[in-house]
Amino acid sequence: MMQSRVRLTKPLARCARAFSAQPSPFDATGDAVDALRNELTKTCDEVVAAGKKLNWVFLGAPGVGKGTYASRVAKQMKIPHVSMGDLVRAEIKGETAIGKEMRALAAAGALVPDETVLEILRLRIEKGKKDGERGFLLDGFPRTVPQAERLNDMVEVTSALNLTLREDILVEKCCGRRECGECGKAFNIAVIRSEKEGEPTIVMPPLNPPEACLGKMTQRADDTEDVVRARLDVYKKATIPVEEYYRNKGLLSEFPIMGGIPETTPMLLKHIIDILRRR
Ligand SMILES: Nc1ncnc2c1ncn2[C@@H]1O[C@H](COP(=O)(O)OP(=O)(O)O)[C@@H](O)[C@H]1O
Repeated sequence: MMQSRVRLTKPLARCARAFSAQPSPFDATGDAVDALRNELTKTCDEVVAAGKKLNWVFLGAPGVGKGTYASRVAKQMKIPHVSMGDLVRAEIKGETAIGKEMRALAAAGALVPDETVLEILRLRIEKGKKDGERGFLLDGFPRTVPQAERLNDMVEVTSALNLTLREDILVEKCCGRRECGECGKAFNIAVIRSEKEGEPTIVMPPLNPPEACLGKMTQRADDTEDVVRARLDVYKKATIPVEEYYRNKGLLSEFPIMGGIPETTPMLLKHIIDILRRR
Protein backbone atom coordinates (compact mmCIF):
# COMPACT_ATOMS: atom_id res chain seq x y z
CA MET A 1 0.00 0.00 0.00
CA MET A 2 0.98 3.60 0.09
CA GLN A 3 3.94 4.13 2.36
CA SER A 4 4.41 6.96 4.82
CA ARG A 5 7.78 7.69 3.32
CA VAL A 6 10.37 10.09 4.64
CA ARG A 7 12.62 12.27 2.50
CA LEU A 8 16.14 10.96 2.73
CA THR A 9 19.43 12.63 2.28
CA LYS A 10 21.94 9.84 2.94
CA PRO A 11 23.24 8.02 -0.14
CA LEU A 12 21.64 4.74 -1.08
CA ALA A 13 25.01 3.02 -1.22
CA ARG A 14 25.56 3.27 2.53
CA CYS A 15 22.41 1.37 3.29
CA ALA A 16 23.05 -1.21 0.59
CA ARG A 17 26.55 -1.83 2.01
CA ALA A 18 25.11 -2.34 5.48
CA PHE A 19 22.87 -5.00 4.03
CA SER A 20 25.48 -6.90 2.20
CA ALA A 21 27.29 -7.12 5.56
CA GLN A 22 24.23 -8.63 7.20
CA PRO A 23 22.97 -11.76 5.44
CA SER A 24 19.26 -12.44 5.67
CA PRO A 25 18.52 -15.50 7.83
CA PHE A 26 16.92 -17.18 4.82
CA ASP A 27 20.09 -16.79 2.83
CA ALA A 28 22.30 -18.00 5.66
CA THR A 29 24.45 -20.87 4.53
CA GLY A 30 24.32 -24.22 6.19
CA ASP A 31 24.98 -27.54 4.52
CA ALA A 32 21.54 -28.97 5.24
CA VAL A 33 19.61 -25.92 4.04
CA ASP A 34 21.84 -25.51 0.99
CA ALA A 35 21.25 -29.13 0.08
CA LEU A 36 17.49 -28.62 0.37
CA ARG A 37 17.61 -25.49 -1.76
CA ASN A 38 19.52 -27.34 -4.47
CA GLU A 39 17.15 -30.28 -4.20
CA LEU A 40 14.18 -27.96 -4.72
CA THR A 41 15.74 -26.45 -7.85
CA LYS A 42 16.60 -29.92 -9.18
CA THR A 43 13.11 -31.26 -8.47
CA CYS A 44 11.58 -28.27 -10.27
CA ASP A 45 13.88 -28.84 -13.27
CA GLU A 46 12.66 -32.46 -13.41
CA VAL A 47 9.01 -31.39 -13.25
CA VAL A 48 9.56 -28.99 -16.14
CA ALA A 49 11.55 -31.59 -18.12
CA ALA A 50 8.54 -33.91 -17.74
CA GLY A 51 6.47 -31.26 -19.56
CA LYS A 52 4.62 -29.95 -16.51
CA LYS A 53 4.13 -26.38 -15.37
CA LEU A 54 5.07 -24.91 -12.00
CA ASN A 55 1.96 -22.80 -11.51
CA TRP A 56 1.80 -22.29 -7.76
CA VAL A 57 -0.55 -20.25 -5.60
CA PHE A 58 0.40 -19.21 -2.06
CA LEU A 59 -2.52 -18.54 0.27
CA GLY A 60 -2.33 -17.07 3.75
CA ALA A 61 -3.64 -14.19 5.84
CA PRO A 62 -1.92 -10.79 5.94
CA GLY A 63 1.12 -10.99 8.23
CA VAL A 64 1.79 -14.70 7.76
CA GLY A 65 5.02 -14.00 5.87
CA LYS A 66 3.64 -15.12 2.53
CA GLY A 67 5.51 -12.49 0.53
CA THR A 68 8.82 -13.20 2.27
CA TYR A 69 8.64 -16.95 1.76
CA ALA A 70 7.11 -16.69 -1.72
CA SER A 71 9.91 -14.47 -3.05
CA ARG A 72 12.67 -16.74 -1.73
CA VAL A 73 11.04 -20.01 -2.74
CA ALA A 74 10.22 -18.67 -6.23
CA LYS A 75 13.88 -17.78 -6.74
CA GLN A 76 14.86 -21.34 -5.87
CA MET A 77 12.17 -22.77 -8.15
CA LYS A 78 13.35 -20.45 -10.95
CA ILE A 79 9.87 -19.01 -11.44
CA PRO A 80 8.74 -15.39 -11.01
CA HIS A 81 7.16 -14.31 -7.72
CA VAL A 82 4.00 -12.55 -8.87
CA SER A 83 2.69 -10.49 -5.95
CA MET A 84 -0.77 -9.03 -6.58
CA GLY A 85 -0.24 -6.49 -3.79
CA ASP A 86 2.96 -5.30 -5.49
CA LEU A 87 1.22 -5.07 -8.88
CA VAL A 88 -1.59 -3.05 -7.26
CA ARG A 89 0.90 -0.78 -5.47
CA ALA A 90 2.82 -0.23 -8.72
CA GLU A 91 -0.39 0.98 -10.43
CA ILE A 92 -1.15 3.29 -7.50
CA LYS A 93 2.38 4.68 -7.44
CA GLY A 94 2.38 5.16 -11.21
CA GLU A 95 -0.91 7.10 -10.84
CA THR A 96 -2.41 5.20 -13.77
CA ALA A 97 -6.18 5.43 -14.32
CA ILE A 98 -6.60 2.03 -12.61
CA GLY A 99 -4.22 3.10 -9.85
CA LYS A 100 -6.29 6.17 -9.01
CA GLU A 101 -9.42 4.01 -8.77
CA MET A 102 -7.69 1.56 -6.42
CA ARG A 103 -5.98 4.00 -4.05
CA ALA A 104 -8.83 4.57 -1.58
CA LEU A 105 -9.92 0.93 -1.55
CA ALA A 106 -6.44 -0.34 -0.86
CA ALA A 107 -5.81 2.26 1.86
CA ALA A 108 -8.91 1.03 3.71
CA GLY A 109 -7.85 -2.61 3.43
CA ALA A 110 -10.79 -3.36 1.10
CA LEU A 111 -10.42 -5.60 -1.92
CA VAL A 112 -10.13 -4.03 -5.36
CA PRO A 113 -12.89 -5.16 -7.80
CA ASP A 114 -12.25 -8.56 -9.38
CA GLU A 115 -12.34 -7.18 -12.94
CA THR A 116 -9.55 -4.74 -12.16
CA VAL A 117 -7.15 -7.19 -10.53
CA LEU A 118 -7.95 -9.80 -13.17
CA GLU A 119 -6.98 -7.40 -15.95
CA ILE A 120 -3.69 -6.56 -14.22
CA LEU A 121 -2.97 -10.25 -13.70
CA ARG A 122 -3.96 -11.26 -17.24
CA LEU A 123 -1.38 -8.84 -18.65
CA ARG A 124 1.29 -10.26 -16.30
CA ILE A 125 0.51 -13.87 -17.18
CA GLU A 126 0.50 -13.13 -20.90
CA LYS A 127 3.87 -11.44 -20.58
CA GLY A 128 5.19 -14.54 -18.77
CA LYS A 129 3.92 -16.82 -21.54
CA LYS A 130 5.56 -14.61 -24.17
CA ASP A 131 8.83 -14.61 -22.23
CA GLY A 132 8.75 -18.41 -21.92
CA GLU A 133 8.52 -18.46 -18.12
CA ARG A 134 8.19 -22.00 -16.75
CA GLY A 135 5.47 -21.11 -14.27
CA PHE A 136 4.77 -18.62 -11.51
CA LEU A 137 4.32 -18.32 -7.81
CA LEU A 138 1.21 -16.23 -7.27
CA ASP A 139 0.97 -14.40 -3.96
CA GLY A 140 -2.18 -12.48 -3.01
CA PHE A 141 -4.30 -13.96 -5.78
CA PRO A 142 -6.93 -15.44 -5.81
CA ARG A 143 -8.60 -13.92 -2.77
CA THR A 144 -12.18 -14.75 -3.69
CA VAL A 145 -13.81 -17.82 -5.20
CA PRO A 146 -14.83 -15.92 -8.37
CA GLN A 147 -11.17 -14.87 -8.76
CA ALA A 148 -10.12 -18.52 -8.37
CA GLU A 149 -12.66 -19.56 -11.01
CA ARG A 150 -11.49 -16.88 -13.45
CA LEU A 151 -7.87 -17.81 -12.86
CA ASN A 152 -8.79 -21.40 -13.63
CA ASP A 153 -10.20 -20.25 -17.01
CA MET A 154 -7.00 -18.36 -17.73
CA VAL A 155 -4.33 -20.88 -16.72
CA GLU A 156 -3.96 -24.24 -14.95
CA VAL A 157 -2.94 -23.95 -11.28
CA THR A 158 -0.82 -26.97 -10.33
CA SER A 159 -0.54 -26.46 -6.54
CA ALA A 160 -1.97 -24.27 -3.80
CA LEU A 161 -0.07 -23.87 -0.55
CA ASN A 162 -1.80 -22.43 2.50
CA LEU A 163 0.48 -20.80 5.08
CA THR A 164 -1.23 -20.52 8.48
CA LEU A 165 -0.54 -18.65 11.71
CA ARG A 166 -2.61 -17.77 14.79
CA GLU A 167 -4.69 -14.60 14.37
CA ASP A 168 -3.34 -12.60 17.34
CA ILE A 169 0.19 -13.18 16.03
CA LEU A 170 -0.84 -12.10 12.53
CA VAL A 171 -1.96 -8.73 13.92
CA GLU A 172 1.30 -8.24 15.83
CA LYS A 173 3.36 -9.18 12.81
CA CYS A 174 1.52 -6.81 10.46
CA CYS A 175 1.86 -3.93 12.92
CA GLY A 176 5.58 -4.73 13.26
CA ARG A 177 6.32 -4.56 9.52
CA ARG A 178 8.73 -1.82 8.48
CA GLU A 179 10.58 -0.96 5.29
CA CYS A 180 13.72 1.08 4.82
CA GLY A 181 12.64 4.24 2.98
CA GLU A 182 16.05 4.37 1.34
CA CYS A 183 17.00 0.87 0.20
CA GLY A 184 13.51 -0.69 0.30
CA LYS A 185 14.43 -3.77 2.39
CA ALA A 186 11.72 -5.20 4.63
CA PHE A 187 12.02 -5.77 8.39
CA ASN A 188 9.82 -6.74 11.28
CA ILE A 189 10.24 -5.28 14.74
CA ALA A 190 7.58 -7.50 16.40
CA VAL A 191 8.94 -9.84 19.06
CA ILE A 192 6.74 -12.94 19.12
CA ARG A 193 6.96 -15.43 21.96
CA SER A 194 3.80 -17.39 22.64
CA GLU A 195 3.89 -20.20 25.20
CA LYS A 196 0.25 -20.90 26.02
CA GLU A 197 -0.65 -24.08 27.82
CA GLY A 198 -2.13 -26.68 25.54
CA GLU A 199 -0.95 -24.83 22.42
CA PRO A 200 2.22 -25.17 20.38
CA THR A 201 4.96 -22.72 21.31
CA ILE A 202 5.52 -20.07 18.64
CA VAL A 203 8.72 -18.06 18.74
CA MET A 204 9.61 -15.49 16.09
CA PRO A 205 12.50 -13.17 16.77
CA PRO A 206 12.35 -9.70 15.21
CA LEU A 207 14.04 -9.05 11.88
CA ASN A 208 15.74 -5.83 12.95
CA PRO A 209 17.24 -3.32 10.52
CA PRO A 210 20.97 -2.64 10.50
CA GLU A 211 22.16 0.63 11.98
CA ALA A 212 22.30 2.39 8.61
CA CYS A 213 18.57 1.86 8.07
CA LEU A 214 17.43 2.76 11.61
CA GLY A 215 15.75 6.16 11.49
CA LYS A 216 14.68 5.53 7.90
CA MET A 217 11.95 3.09 8.71
CA THR A 218 8.61 3.56 6.97
CA GLN A 219 5.36 1.74 7.63
CA ARG A 220 2.63 0.81 5.16
CA ALA A 221 -0.45 2.99 5.63
CA ASP A 222 -2.59 -0.18 5.90
CA ASP A 223 -0.48 -1.79 8.64
CA THR A 224 -2.20 -0.03 11.54
CA GLU A 225 -4.12 -2.25 13.94
CA ASP A 226 -7.61 -1.12 12.78
CA VAL A 227 -6.85 -1.64 9.11
CA VAL A 228 -5.08 -4.95 9.80
CA ARG A 229 -8.18 -6.22 11.63
CA ALA A 230 -10.35 -5.05 8.72
CA ARG A 231 -8.04 -6.92 6.30
CA LEU A 232 -8.24 -10.05 8.44
CA ASP A 233 -12.05 -9.87 8.39
CA VAL A 234 -11.98 -9.53 4.62
CA TYR A 235 -9.59 -12.49 4.51
CA LYS A 236 -11.87 -14.69 6.60
CA LYS A 237 -14.99 -13.89 4.61
CA ALA A 238 -13.57 -13.87 1.10
CA THR A 239 -10.44 -16.02 1.09
CA ILE A 240 -11.12 -18.94 3.42
CA PRO A 241 -13.63 -20.26 0.81
CA VAL A 242 -10.72 -20.17 -1.68
CA GLU A 243 -8.89 -22.72 0.51
CA GLU A 244 -11.96 -24.93 0.20
CA TYR A 245 -12.02 -24.39 -3.57
CA TYR A 246 -8.48 -25.77 -3.95
CA ARG A 247 -9.03 -28.47 -1.32
CA ASN A 248 -11.95 -29.80 -3.39
CA LYS A 249 -9.70 -29.92 -6.44
CA GLY A 250 -7.11 -31.92 -4.47
CA LEU A 251 -4.53 -29.15 -4.94
CA LEU A 252 -4.31 -27.69 -1.41
CA SER A 253 -1.62 -28.37 1.17
CA GLU A 254 -1.35 -26.73 4.59
CA PHE A 255 1.83 -25.40 6.13
CA PRO A 256 1.64 -24.02 9.70
CA ILE A 257 4.30 -21.42 10.53
CA MET A 258 5.69 -22.02 14.03
CA GLY A 259 8.96 -20.14 14.14
CA GLY A 260 11.21 -17.56 12.54
CA ILE A 261 12.68 -17.68 9.04
CA PRO A 262 15.71 -19.91 9.88
CA GLU A 263 13.54 -22.60 11.48
CA THR A 264 10.72 -22.39 8.96
CA THR A 265 12.79 -22.33 5.77
CA PRO A 266 14.10 -25.93 5.77
CA MET A 267 10.68 -27.29 6.71
CA LEU A 268 9.00 -25.31 3.96
CA LEU A 269 11.57 -26.39 1.36
CA LYS A 270 10.99 -30.04 2.33
CA HIS A 271 7.24 -29.60 2.21
CA ILE A 272 7.36 -28.20 -1.36
CA ILE A 273 9.80 -30.87 -2.56
CA ASP A 274 7.45 -33.58 -1.20
CA ILE A 275 4.48 -32.09 -3.02
CA LEU A 276 6.38 -31.83 -6.29
CA ARG A 277 7.48 -35.46 -6.01
CA ARG A 278 3.95 -36.66 -5.30
CA ARG A 279 2.38 -34.91 -8.30
N1 LIG B 1 -6.48 -10.55 -5.31
C1 LIG B 1 -6.84 -9.31 -4.94
N2 LIG B 1 -8.13 -8.92 -5.08
C2 LIG B 1 -8.52 -7.70 -4.73
N3 LIG B 1 -7.71 -6.76 -4.20
C3 LIG B 1 -6.41 -7.08 -4.04
C4 LIG B 1 -5.91 -8.37 -4.40
N4 LIG B 1 -4.57 -8.42 -4.13
C5 LIG B 1 -4.27 -7.21 -3.62
N5 LIG B 1 -5.35 -6.40 -3.55
C6 LIG B 1 -5.40 -5.02 -3.03
O1 LIG B 1 -4.07 -4.61 -2.69
C7 LIG B 1 -3.96 -4.41 -1.28
C8 LIG B 1 -2.59 -4.84 -0.81
O2 LIG B 1 -2.36 -6.19 -1.12
P1 LIG B 1 -1.32 -7.06 -0.28
O3 LIG B 1 -0.02 -6.36 -0.21
O4 LIG B 1 -1.33 -8.42 -0.85
O5 LIG B 1 -2.00 -6.98 1.12
P2 LIG B 1 -1.98 -7.89 2.40
O6 LIG B 1 -0.72 -7.54 3.12
O7 LIG B 1 -3.23 -7.42 3.04
O8 LIG B 1 -2.01 -9.33 2.02
C9 LIG B 1 -5.12 -5.17 -0.68
O9 LIG B 1 -5.53 -4.67 0.58
C10 LIG B 1 -6.20 -4.96 -1.74
O10 LIG B 1 -6.76 -3.67 -1.65
